[in-house]
Amino acid sequence: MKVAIGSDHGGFRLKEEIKTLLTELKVDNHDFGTYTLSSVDYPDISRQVAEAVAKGEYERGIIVCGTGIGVSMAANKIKGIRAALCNDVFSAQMSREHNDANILTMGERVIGSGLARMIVEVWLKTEFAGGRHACRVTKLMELEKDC
Ligand SMILES: O=C(CO)[C@H](O)[C@H](O)[C@H](O)COP(=O)(O)O
Repeated sequence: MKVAIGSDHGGFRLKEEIKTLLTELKVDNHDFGTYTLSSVDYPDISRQVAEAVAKGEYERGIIVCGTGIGVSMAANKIKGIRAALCNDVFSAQMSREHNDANILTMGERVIGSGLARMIVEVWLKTEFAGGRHACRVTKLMELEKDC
C-alpha cells in the first residue's frame, strides 16, 4: 500500500513519528510536508495530500494538524476524498469498515503518540465491509455531483 502523509506545524512532530511507524511497518510512504516547525497554513498541505490520493497516486493519506479538524475539513473539499478525523481507535476502525475512509486525520494537540500509533495501525489494516455500507458510501459520493 502507498500512503501519502502530511501535516501543518501543529502536527509536525506526530507526523514524523507516524513516518517512523510506517517505515517500521514497511508501508511505502511519501511526505508532502511540512518539514519544519515554522508556521504554515493547513489547507495548503491538506490539499496536496488529498489531491494525490484523489488522483490515485496513493491508496490512502494521513494528515495531522493541531486538532485534526482543519486538515479534515480541507481534505473533504477535494472530490473523491472521504477524510475521517479519528482521535480514538474505535472511530478509526469504523471509518474504514463503514465509511471506506481514504484519508485519516488526527490532532497532535489532542492525542499522544502511543494512541496515534494504534489508530494508524488499525486504520491501515481494516478493510471496508461493503454490503449495506457500499450503497451509503455511493450516496455519500453522489453528494459531490450537486455541488
Ligand atoms: O486547523 C487546525 C484547527 O482546526 C489546526 O489545529 C491547526 O494546527 C491550528 O489551528 C494551528 O494553530 P496555531 O495557533 O497557528 O499554531
